[in-house]
Amino acid sequence: MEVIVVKDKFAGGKKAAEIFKREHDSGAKVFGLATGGTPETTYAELTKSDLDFSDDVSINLDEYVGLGANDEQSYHYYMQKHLFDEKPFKKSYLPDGTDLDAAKETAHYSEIIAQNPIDLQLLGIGENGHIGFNEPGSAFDSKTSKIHLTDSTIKANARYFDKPEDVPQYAYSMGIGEIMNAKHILLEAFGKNKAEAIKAMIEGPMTEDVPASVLQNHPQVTVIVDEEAATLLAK
Ligand SMILES: O=P(O)(O)OC[C@H]1O[C@](O)(CO)[C@@H](O)[C@@H]1O
Repeated sequence: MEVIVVKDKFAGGKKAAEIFKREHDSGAKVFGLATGGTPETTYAELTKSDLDFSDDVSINLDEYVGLGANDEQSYHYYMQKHLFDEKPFKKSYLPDGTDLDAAKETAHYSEIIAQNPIDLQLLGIGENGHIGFNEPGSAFDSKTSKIHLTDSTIKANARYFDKPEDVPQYAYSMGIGEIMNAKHILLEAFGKNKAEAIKAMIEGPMTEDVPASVLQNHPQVTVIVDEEAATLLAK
């Protein structure tokens, strides 16, 4: 695991965009994408760059169950606004939050992931160590599933909604086993509220209680953290 400490999220976004460019130049064709506050500076850099994804495929990690693409809180809407409007891909996949048949939608999404092996997977990390929406206790070999969000995640994501009660309770998320199949994983974390999760991910035991700790077992992981998220790491 390579850990790169940067000054702040803006320097982190620049570093991550450099890694996207390097992978793209080396022939990467399938990009796994994330949402949330963390990747916003990365998408801002990619948007300004000369990278052209029009021959590539993107596969997002997750979507809230019940939200459609026109809903401003949906991850479809987020991706359109932060990246795809400026940098369209040949094909972009996200789970369909409006399909309430969970067995059908999750099997379909797993099939898409199996058919499009991910070259570079961008990840954030939850304050409780989740990756994608795979909450503590998720199996390390899990496939796409419908996840019941924890109170901690609902609280953390409530900032995007008018009231905490509006945050959906469920999401469809790519599974940990599917994330681990990506060739190269790039995880970003910015801010002091991520410091404990980052310490547990890098220095703690590998345990399903901290989903991100599974990355200790992946052959190519790059972690970009700002100084605040790195504060608890051993020097
Ligand atoms: O970047 P944020 O907003 O802190 O969220 C952390 C993680 O939790 C999620 O919101 C849930 O998947 C991710 O999109 C993100 O990587």
